[in-house]
Amino acid sequence: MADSVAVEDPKFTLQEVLDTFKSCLSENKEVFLEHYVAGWLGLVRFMNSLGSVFSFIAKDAVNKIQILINHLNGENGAHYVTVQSMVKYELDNQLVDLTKRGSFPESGCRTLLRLHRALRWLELFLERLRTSTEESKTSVMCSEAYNESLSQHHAWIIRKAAGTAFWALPGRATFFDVMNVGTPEQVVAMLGDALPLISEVYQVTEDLYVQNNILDLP
Ligand SMILES: CCCCCCCCCCCCC/C=C/[C@@H](O)[C@H](COP(=O)(O)O)NC(=O)CCCCCCCCCCCCCCC
Repeated sequence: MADSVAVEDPKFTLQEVLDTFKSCLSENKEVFLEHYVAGWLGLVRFMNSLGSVFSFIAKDAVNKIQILINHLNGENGAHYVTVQSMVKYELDNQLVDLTKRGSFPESGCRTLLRLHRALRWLELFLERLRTSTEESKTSVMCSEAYNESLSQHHAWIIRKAAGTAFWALPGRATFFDVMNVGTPEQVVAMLGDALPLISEVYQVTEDLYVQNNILDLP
């Protein structure tokens, strides 16, 4: 994988991004970090194509993606092949701040946890999009999904900024166009295929974090 993150790509289609999440899971249900990160990069590209109001969100996501890429490409990269091996390696070697921020502000575990929480938002948002009608408002779907998930982990000021950005989301028709997947019916079908895969990646990660008691990393 390349060392730094390129966020411009004119030939974007959301299908490819969602396919990347498909390749995340190994046969024995481990999550490949390289594909997980690639999936997120695609999502960020998509978000960038929606306009600069979202750039503060994209920037934070890119920072986190970059931290994970650095781990993958670093001298201990072999331990970062899957999320499972990463968690084991970092916990076994005391490389994670467990209760308060300290020596390891860029641990893979705490960094991935932020993206993992955002993946739940994505799951809820895409499910709303999939079952929406022409009259549905993307801003409402987006903020409902956010309030049910990620917002619980955000300070007031971030919630406020996110809420403001949501109002700038394009309407459903434009949103579907930017996805570059085809007709609205094709978008809905694609979402129907992709959602179970995203849910599974989310659930496998969630179970791992529960088992290791690391869902609240600072
Ligand atoms: C398309 C609409 C985009 C809406 C995105 C909804 C998520 C809103 C998140 C607001 C985050 C604000 C930025 C700051 C976050 C950080 O404070 C916070 C905590 O980090 P820290 O513990 O290191 O301090 N960071 C996070 O929670 C990680 C946020 C990562 C957000 C990634 C969002 C990517 C969204 C991709 C959109 C793709 C939509 C595709 C739909 C077909």
